[in-house]
Amino acid sequence: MSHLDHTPSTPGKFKMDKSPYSYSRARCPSSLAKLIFWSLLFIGLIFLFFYRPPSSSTNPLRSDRSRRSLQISWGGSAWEKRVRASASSRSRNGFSVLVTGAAGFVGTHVSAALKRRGDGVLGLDNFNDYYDPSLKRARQGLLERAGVYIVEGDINDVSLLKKLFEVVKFTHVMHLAAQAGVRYAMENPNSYVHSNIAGLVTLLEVCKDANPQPAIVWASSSSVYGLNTKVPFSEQDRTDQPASLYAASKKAGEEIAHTYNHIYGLSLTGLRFFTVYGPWGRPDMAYFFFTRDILKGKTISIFEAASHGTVARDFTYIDDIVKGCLASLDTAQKSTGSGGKKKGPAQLRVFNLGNTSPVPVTDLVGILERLLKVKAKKNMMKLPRNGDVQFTHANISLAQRELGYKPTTDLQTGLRKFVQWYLSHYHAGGKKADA
Ligand SMILES: O=C(O)[C@H]1O[C@H](OP(=O)(O)OP(=O)(O)OC[C@H]2O[C@@H](n3ccc(=O)[nH]c3=O)[C@H](O)[C@@H]2O)[C@H](O)[C@@H](O)[C@@H]1O
Repeated sequence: MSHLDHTPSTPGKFKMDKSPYSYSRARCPSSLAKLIFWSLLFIGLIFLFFYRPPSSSTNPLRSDRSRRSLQISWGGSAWEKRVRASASSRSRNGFSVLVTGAAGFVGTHVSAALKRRGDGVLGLDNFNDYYDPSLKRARQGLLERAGVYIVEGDINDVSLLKKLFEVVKFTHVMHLAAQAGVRYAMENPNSYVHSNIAGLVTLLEVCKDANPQPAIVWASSSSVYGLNTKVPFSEQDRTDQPASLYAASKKAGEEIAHTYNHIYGLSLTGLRFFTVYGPWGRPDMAYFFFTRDILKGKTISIFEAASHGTVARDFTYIDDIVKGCLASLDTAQKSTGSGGKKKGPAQLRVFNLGNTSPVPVTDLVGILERLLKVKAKKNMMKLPRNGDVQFTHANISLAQRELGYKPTTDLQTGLRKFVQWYLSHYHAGGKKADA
């Protein structure tokens, strides 16, 4: 029996050719036809083996562009010299901080602030294209002028991380690299697993082996409070009902932090950021794309809860968040392990960094309209079931007590600074660039 006799005959999927001609050709092939047939089959199998169809929904790094950016080489004495220079502090007891996600919104501001006060800062960023990478490049330019070098690479790259720890004895890691955004988690769930879970574990593995082990401060999120209804949200509240995979990945991060603290003596501080906004912000966030769309005359969708219920956020200005990050680094105790072994109990903390003053999204739009002097075209719509929660509100008393954290910027003031930046960045001299 020829192998062709086993061909499935599913109707519509594969049509059998029942002609006597093809039947006899299949049963009695000439040796040349046989050779051609087997060669084609062989080539086909090789092609199937090596070819992987591109898929943006399963590929965590999203595109060729982002993958290409990771192929940039590192290493060599000139590179090591640059890494060392960027990471060395001005004073003898200054910090040497590895900032992951340094080309991101919070990463750029924190890196610049650390450098300004004399600490050594080395950035790490994969420059992926979750949002316009040219904004990340512009932030990189800012940091370069301030003396901060950003190494281009991914937190999942173990050999790169090991190399960095070989070249520099980092005292601290400010871990801000993450897949951000609540709603995008339904589009590309794997990117959250790749960055927020696998990436965190890879980084902590390298940190626990480092000698000395650094103290780690990292970005968790207000979204871990999920569907909680008791306000304001306090660190003691339950965090076991996340509303998005993003929130679940940050909650997982908090549990992973507990494990590394418990087993290896790593000092870990998680910061639950509450909707951080400001100049050099993220274009995927509502205040940013509302500004862009209002200026373009495009309709914006404003979410409301059932029965026209208010949707509100505890919007927190970037400068307040930076102060909270620096205070966390300053109060972080040393890790206690060495050579991958715990030597004693180490510090494990979680803080809310919010503004304690929730503002309805409709009010945010009103402020933007006044600042931009343009009336928004609004479409009120029901809060979609895509991971958004109805409100957030931080209790910050723990951060106040332990970090001296005290936010001072209200939404009106913060948005004025954002709009000033936005107009100068995208519309300076009448030039209209796309955000
Ligand atoms: O605080 C946090 O933990 C999170 O804050 C933001 O998430 P979110 O608060 O949802 O911020 P936006 O996406 O800017 O949304 C702000 C508000 O605008 C609303 N919105 C959003 C989009 C839209 O088209 N219309 C609209 O009314 C949202 O429901 C939300 O109430 C960030 O995107 C997350 O990465 C971060 O971790």
